[in-house]
Amino acid sequence: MTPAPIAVALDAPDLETAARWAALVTPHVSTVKVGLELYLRYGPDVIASVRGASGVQVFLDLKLHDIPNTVAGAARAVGRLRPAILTVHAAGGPAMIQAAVEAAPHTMIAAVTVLTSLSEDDLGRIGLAGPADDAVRRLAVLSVEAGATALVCSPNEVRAVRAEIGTGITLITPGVRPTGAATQDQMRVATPEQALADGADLLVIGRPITDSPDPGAAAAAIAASLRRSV
Ligand SMILES: O=c1ccn([C@@H]2O[C@H](COP(=O)(O)O)[C@@H](O)[C@H]2O)c(=O)[nH]1
Repeated sequence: MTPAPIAVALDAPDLETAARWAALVTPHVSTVKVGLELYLRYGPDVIASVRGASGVQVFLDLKLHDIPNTVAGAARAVGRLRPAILTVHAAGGPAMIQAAVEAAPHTMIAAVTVLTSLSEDDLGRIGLAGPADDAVRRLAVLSVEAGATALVCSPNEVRAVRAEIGTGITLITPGVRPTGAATQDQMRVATPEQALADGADLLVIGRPITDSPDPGAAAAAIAASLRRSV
């Protein structure tokens, strides 16, 4: 069976736990995601550990955000590890995004538009007042023009972003919660089925899978529900 278009966020406190989660979910999902918690503790070794024997695609979610020269150096350094996807913050601007794209030619650079943990009230407080859609679409266009081939946004903005940028750009959505699951610190959320129906290419799902007593079964259940929904 084809693995579901899900990136499981391996936000684990230690490498053993992350590797165990990765081994349990990889029969069911296309991708595992390494974020700041694991990478800052273990560095480059973490990639091989979670890739394991399965050779699953690894998404390195470091959300780089600095001046272009510094981001180019960081993207070059981690590009050598050949992650399939690397994130940068779209708010770093077009020169910074372009620098990352050029420095890591074998990795898909995904620009994070507006964090899914931000509500519209939060956006007003950081000077981005207005519907989240507006800021997300603005940052999406800027990122694609700078060379990003993937974008991160909430499932609620997928339709608007797709309408703005057309096909050919990978849309990645965190803020995904199965019906009835706690939203926790995520503010702009939708179900996996809704995110896929609206046109997301890759769904990032962490705690609804990894907090389960059986992460493998939780991933399999979401994958099966996605298959039923298409
Ligand atoms: O806007 C963003 C960008 C990245 N993330 C990351 O996705 C996962 C979500 O985990 P859950 O446990 O499913 O909430 C996490 O690693 C974030 O760093 C995001 O949530 N929003």
